[in-house]
Amino acid sequence: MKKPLYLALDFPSGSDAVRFIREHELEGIPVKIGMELYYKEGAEIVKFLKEQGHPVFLDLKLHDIPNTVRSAMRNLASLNVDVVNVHAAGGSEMIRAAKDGLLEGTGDGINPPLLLAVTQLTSTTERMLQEELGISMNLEESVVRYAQMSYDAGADGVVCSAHEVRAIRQELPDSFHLLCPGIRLENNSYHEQKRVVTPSRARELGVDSIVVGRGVTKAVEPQKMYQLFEKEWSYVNR
Ligand SMILES: O=C(O)c1cc(=O)[nH]c(=O)n1[C@@H]1O[C@H](COP(=O)(O)O)[C@@H](O)[C@H]1O
Repeated sequence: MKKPLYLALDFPSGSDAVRFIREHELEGIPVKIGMELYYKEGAEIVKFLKEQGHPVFLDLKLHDIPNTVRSAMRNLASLNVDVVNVHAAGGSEMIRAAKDGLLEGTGDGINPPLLLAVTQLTSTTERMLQEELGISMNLEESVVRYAQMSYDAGADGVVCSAHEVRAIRQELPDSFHLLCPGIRLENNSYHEQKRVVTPSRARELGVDSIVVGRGVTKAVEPQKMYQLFEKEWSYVNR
């Protein structure tokens, strides 16, 4: 089965996002709707892109008390999106509540969205983790611990950097979904991302799905760049 590459539609408005998709002939590809687009357009853009046949990862990174997350997830599940996420830092009770909300909000005969927990953001460094957040573990240990806790609480997978995939795989079954942002081609700008790999490296490491944003959306030739990312991501296991 083809592993998804989600294009991060980090655009200021729905019309910008839809124009970009049409202009570069990216109709039907897997997309990620994050906070920027969702907070502008709400559920309408999600429904629209689903109707157009796009698999949708709705990346709102919920992090609140369990009861609030459960109710929010109930509503998000009714949008029939394919993937949703929470911050693992919200703890096991919150993750269980998220799962319950998704099951409650999913219609009969439909699969609930995949529930992923964000471990440590790909923009986080070990120095930030230890000096700013006061976590004494190293980055990898902290990611593996969050992944283990998320698994035990019923998450279907985690969002992590590909740098931590090996360590997570040593502890958890292969069926646990590992989605990785922070993907760049050789020589691409990192922007503010710190823990970055190429698509082919991600694939070799056993990543299940990747997210690519500015490497495509800010490129001079977006369609060509999308194809390059896709080719490198799909190539290795053929
Ligand atoms: O949950 C995410 O998607 C996410 C988690 C994370 O740790 N790092 C991260 O970059 N992301 C998202 O992935 C996308 C990466 O975008 P680019 O850096 O432009 O490729 C952005 O939309 C981020 O919000």
